[in-house]
Amino acid sequence: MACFRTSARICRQFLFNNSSSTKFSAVFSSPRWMSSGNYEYIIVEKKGEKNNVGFIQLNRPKALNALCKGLMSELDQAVQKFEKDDDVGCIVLTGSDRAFAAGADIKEMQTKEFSDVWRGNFLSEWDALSRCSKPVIAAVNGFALGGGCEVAMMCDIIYAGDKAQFGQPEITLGTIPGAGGTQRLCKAVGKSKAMEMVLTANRISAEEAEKAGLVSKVVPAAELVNEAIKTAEKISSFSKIATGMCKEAVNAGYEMSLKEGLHFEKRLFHASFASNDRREGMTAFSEKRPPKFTDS
Ligand SMILES: C=CC(=O)SCCNC(=O)CCNC(=O)[C@H](O)C(C)(C)COP(=O)(O)OP(=O)(O)OC[C@H]1O[C@@H](n2cnc3c(N)ncnc32)[C@H](O)[C@@H]1OP(=O)(O)O
Repeated sequence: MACFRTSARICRQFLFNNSSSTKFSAVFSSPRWMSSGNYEYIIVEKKGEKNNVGFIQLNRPKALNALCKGLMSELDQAVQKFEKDDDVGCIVLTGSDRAFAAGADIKEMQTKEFSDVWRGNFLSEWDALSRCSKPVIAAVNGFALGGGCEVAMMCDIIYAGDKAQFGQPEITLGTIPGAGGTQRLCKAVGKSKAMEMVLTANRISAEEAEKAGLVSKVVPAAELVNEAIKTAEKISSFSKIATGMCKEAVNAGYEMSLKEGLHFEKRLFHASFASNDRREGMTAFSEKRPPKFTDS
């Protein structure tokens, strides 16, 4: 075991000293991955050089990661676990090369009655990601359809592989999006494009999604996860108080009027002056050294 650790350290050292290898660094950087636990439908690990990125991979390949009840419940548990983990500063959520997720599980929904979904408030339990206070990056390869597209939109940042496809095909099933697919899509791509997508079930490519504003970056599919992890490592290196405030300010501003949003942002900015990390960040700048944030 000692020998393995030493080799891992030397290997890491080599990768970090070699500038052309940066794209490999994020995945090979830590041998201290968390075990995947007792999950059936997802893989849960910690990644990054400092083990500070929460990594969740949807893992129901035969059903193209269709979002069944069990999968969504496990996703909720994993997000809550990372929420409570003081080392984790950012979460990456991904699927497989073929599918991020092909939507809510149609076979599971097929026999449900109106009374079941109404009285059980079906899909209300899906909002774990939206409630997470830590930034979440969706790394989308392949299909992100229906609930899959909605789950990606619940994340704070979407990175897409160049073959990704986004769509809301619920109309073909005689229903409509039920987890934010109309409103979030409308806010992301504008009313006309959203209307076209939900009424025709037409999918948009990663490139179109980037142009329309749904995703922040398109990268070659094979590099997607590493790219997302690198960004997550960067976010995790900052003060968790400040990243939490940023997330809250952007999300609140998105819902509020400009005047309310500006006021809310200013008050959070003022509040950041109560943190040790704000003092440390500014002191470090003045002393020309890297800051040492303590998340306090
Ligand atoms: C919130 C509401 C919703 O999300 S409603 C669901 C919205 N999503 C959809 O309507 C997409 C449904 N899936 C498809 O249209 C296609 O599967 C595809 C275009 C994503 C891929 O087509 P392809 O021909 O490449 O694969 P298969 O259709 O053969 O699929 C493989 C395997 O996965 C099962 N599957 C796919 N999507 C779902 C789903 N949403 N729910 C349950 N199962 C799904 C599909 O049935 C196949 O399994 P098999 O055992 O072979 O039947």
